[in-house]
Amino acid sequence: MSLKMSDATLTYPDGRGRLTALDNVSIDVPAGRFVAVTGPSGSGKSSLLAVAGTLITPDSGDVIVGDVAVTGADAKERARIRREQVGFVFQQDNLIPALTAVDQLLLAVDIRGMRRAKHRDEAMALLDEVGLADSAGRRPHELSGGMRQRVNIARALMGGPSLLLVDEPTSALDTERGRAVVELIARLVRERDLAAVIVSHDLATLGPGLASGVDETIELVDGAIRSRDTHGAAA
Ligand SMILES: Nc1ncnc2c1ncn2[C@@H]1O[C@H](COP(=O)(O)OP(=O)(O)OP(=O)(O)O)[C@@H](O)[C@H]1O
Repeated sequence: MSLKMSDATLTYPDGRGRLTALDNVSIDVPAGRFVAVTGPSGSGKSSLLAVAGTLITPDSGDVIVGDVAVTGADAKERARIRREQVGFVFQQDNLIPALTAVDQLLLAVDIRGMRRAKHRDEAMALLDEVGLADSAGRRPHELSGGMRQRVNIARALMGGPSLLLVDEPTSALDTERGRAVVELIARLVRERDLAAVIVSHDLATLGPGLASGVDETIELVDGAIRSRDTHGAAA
């Protein structure tokens, strides 16, 4: 599964005119590729993720997730793609204070209407994959910021999505812990053959590209792609 965005343009109403949040953006993220999007505040990073994740339909251009042209799909079909194919990790850690780590993951299953018991093994395996097997019974206040973000990542992978979209996962972490989170995502991209896009205004946590496992870094300015860096590897 992959993400392909071609010439996506998105505008928002702005007073009497329109503000261009995305300006002819094209990105190609095949399975197993980890793309980072950076840029200053207001450059369109969150808009790009929202369009990639089928939450917003662009004014023009195409978005293809797997083999489905999302831009031509109706709301029901888009919701299905989102449910089955897309895992989101948001900036805030959105964990529910009263729930243990494993229950945070199972809640995602409840919301998707799947049977809980069947998914306990999957949840435990995912917590193990992100290094939290021993913390499955802990509540958010008993976990560090980095651990909470790992729970978020594990939760996004419940149900086996093929596209992982991550919004500023390191904003509440110091550089070292932030980089560990980026490296973890890179490992999961390889192991699970995910197509992944991470948004970050913080180049330091992305590290020197290849070293942290990022295949390509795209810089957005005023909604348009200003530069692409494949860190010395083939594009
Ligand atoms: N719902 C909305 N309605 C109107 N304008 C919006 C809306 N969402 C975003 N914008 C505007 O679109 C532009 C791009 O916003 P976006 O949130 O995508 O940028 P960003 O790079 O993610 O910013 P940040 O790093 O601050 O989160 C900004 O000028 C923003 O003010």
